[in-house]
Amino acid sequence: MSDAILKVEGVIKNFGGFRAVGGPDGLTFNVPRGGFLGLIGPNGAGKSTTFNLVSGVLKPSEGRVVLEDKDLSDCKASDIAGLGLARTFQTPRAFPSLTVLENVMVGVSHTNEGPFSAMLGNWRQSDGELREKAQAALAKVGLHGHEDDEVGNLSGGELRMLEVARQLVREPKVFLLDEPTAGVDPTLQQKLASLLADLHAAGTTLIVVEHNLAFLLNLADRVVVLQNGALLAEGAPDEIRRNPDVVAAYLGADHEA
Ligand SMILES: Nc1ncnc2c1ncn2[C@@H]1O[C@H](COP(=O)(O)OP(=O)(O)OP(=O)(O)O)[C@@H](O)[C@H]1O
Repeated sequence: MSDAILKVEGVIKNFGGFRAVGGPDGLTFNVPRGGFLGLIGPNGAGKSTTFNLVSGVLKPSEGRVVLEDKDLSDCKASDIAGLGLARTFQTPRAFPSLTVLENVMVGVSHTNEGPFSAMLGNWRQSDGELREKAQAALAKVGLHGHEDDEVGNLSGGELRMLEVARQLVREPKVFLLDEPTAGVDPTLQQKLASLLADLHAAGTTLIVVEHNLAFLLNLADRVVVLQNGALLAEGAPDEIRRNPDVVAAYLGADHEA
């Protein structure tokens, strides 16, 4: 595919003697620019490991990841972030000593000044533009009104949305979200669905790992299914819903996604 913004080419990841990603031939798939890819599969299929390989948290044992024609093999995670790729983690992370708003402001300012500088209050307090962007990002994830809250007072679902806002404020070209609806209440899930649809409409490339298939398959335009680290199926959501291999391995005969 010529207009692929991201290419995963024959990637294998071994942990000791265990192959977590790649299967016999290596994992290969492309993500078109502006596409919305759902990455699904049973527990332990290799979804989070694939995210770690794409975002540079882990290096492939074999194969390579290419972002906008740049081979990421020699790039650190921070370099890849600088190229416009953002991700959330399955377990949300936040700076406990900063307010909700400050946590989002750090999402942008840390690339220049370091989170420790931010924690000491040394960032440009006068940077009204950054503050406004952070406030807008919080509103988009349904956390308007929580700006001055301590992070410790947020629910698990709100913490997950805070992490989305922290990455959103960086205006990524490619945005990876790892199980964004886990522990999130229906109201915030609705906000998240609108946000993802808006980002998709605006041309952001999205890759989302999710066990909530009803949520994901309504939003994604393409789906990659992993099983035991290998590609089991790839196609449009409707094809995936009907694919007998996917139904047998993951969805189950009475699925409602
Ligand atoms: N650092 C590691 N060392 C050893 N094995 C690992 C490591 N990280 C992941 N694994 C193993 O690799 C396999 C894939 O794990 P991964 O977390 O990528 O799966 P997943 O599809 O994201 O699962 P889940 O849906 O449960 O989050 C699992 O068997 C896991 O135990």
